[in-house]
Amino acid sequence: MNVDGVPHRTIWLAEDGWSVEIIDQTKLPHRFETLRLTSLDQAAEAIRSMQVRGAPLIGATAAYGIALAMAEDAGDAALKAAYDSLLATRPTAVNLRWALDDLYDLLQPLGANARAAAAYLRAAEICEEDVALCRAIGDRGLPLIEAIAARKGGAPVNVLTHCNAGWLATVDWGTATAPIYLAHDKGIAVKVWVDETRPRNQGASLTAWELTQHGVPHAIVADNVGGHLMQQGLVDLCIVGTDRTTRRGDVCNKIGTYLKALAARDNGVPFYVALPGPTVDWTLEDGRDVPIEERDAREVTHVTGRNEAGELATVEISNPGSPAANYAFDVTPARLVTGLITERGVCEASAEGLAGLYPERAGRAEGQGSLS
Ligand SMILES: CSC[C@@H](O)[C@@H](O)C(=O)COP(=O)(O)O
Repeated sequence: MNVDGVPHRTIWLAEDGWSVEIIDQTKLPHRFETLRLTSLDQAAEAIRSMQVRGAPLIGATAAYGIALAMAEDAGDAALKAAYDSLLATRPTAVNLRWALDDLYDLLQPLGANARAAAAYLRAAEICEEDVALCRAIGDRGLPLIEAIAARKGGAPVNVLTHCNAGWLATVDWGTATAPIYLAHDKGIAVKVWVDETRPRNQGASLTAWELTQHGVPHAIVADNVGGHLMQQGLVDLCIVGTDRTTRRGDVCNKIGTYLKALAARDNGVPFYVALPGPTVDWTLEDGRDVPIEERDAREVTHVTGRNEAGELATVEISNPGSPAANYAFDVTPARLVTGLITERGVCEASAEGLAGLYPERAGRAEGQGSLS
């Protein structure tokens, strides 16, 4: 995707051939800043502090985190410690465990002197694969938008999305946004309703920023507006991402997704979830078993933005001293999901639907985790 017209990814190997560069997403939309990661600890901190975030990008960063660790010490103990330290950064997005298991299974049988090179190679491959997966999700999802556009005779297709499942959440393209970008590039009129996504406002800050960069018409709405828009016939389609989808199609995604799915069902609005294969947790059936991250209450009680002097400032917005709870994700049961848009096609959100697309995974539901 482009930033001020210049093609960018969210993570890349630096010119020195060993350190890793990322876009610091905590500074967006007000400042576009990149950061250089030179150690395992910095990679772990980038994930923990959400300088990088979004399930696929968390996985890609973790893969490079292992590579950075191996560049320093490629012994067995260091490999295990790197795995454990990265796995502990964020609990919900299963792509983190997927990437770590992938690297661990590859590196563990190798001699220590071969591990660093193999880790860098595999981390780069994971990034390339993510770009291809997301592009394929776009191709698979595009017909859904095209069909609505044909029915509407050229009037804009109104898509509602929640949080940021855009290119900033992946290496490029995004998941939920990939069909939208392809539709826009094809000349189909699209308008995106962007849920602000409290408390961290990934919609208002990140999705709105990247849609602006790509020239896609959109409007930010407060989180509570979606139901009203759907009642008024102003939403043709919802597309969201997911941090972990169980093998029966229960969808864990950013907090508030479930309420949008309920409103969509009540109003007959199709509710699609876009995801790459590594976001399916084949070890879990029931979405209620997904670990839900609880973050610092300060994210609820305070907001950071730009003041009139153009400086970033954090202000308290709630009653001083009142406790706050900050659940970062919720689960939408499969029955509320119209379909899953994957790189292999669109399927029903069900065990049968996912097994039909991923027969090689569904056959061995248990045992995804190498160390977990
Ligand atoms: C393509 S990313 C899908 C999800 O990771 C996304 O919707 C989301 O919930 C991101 O949460 P975040 O807490 O910002 O990492």
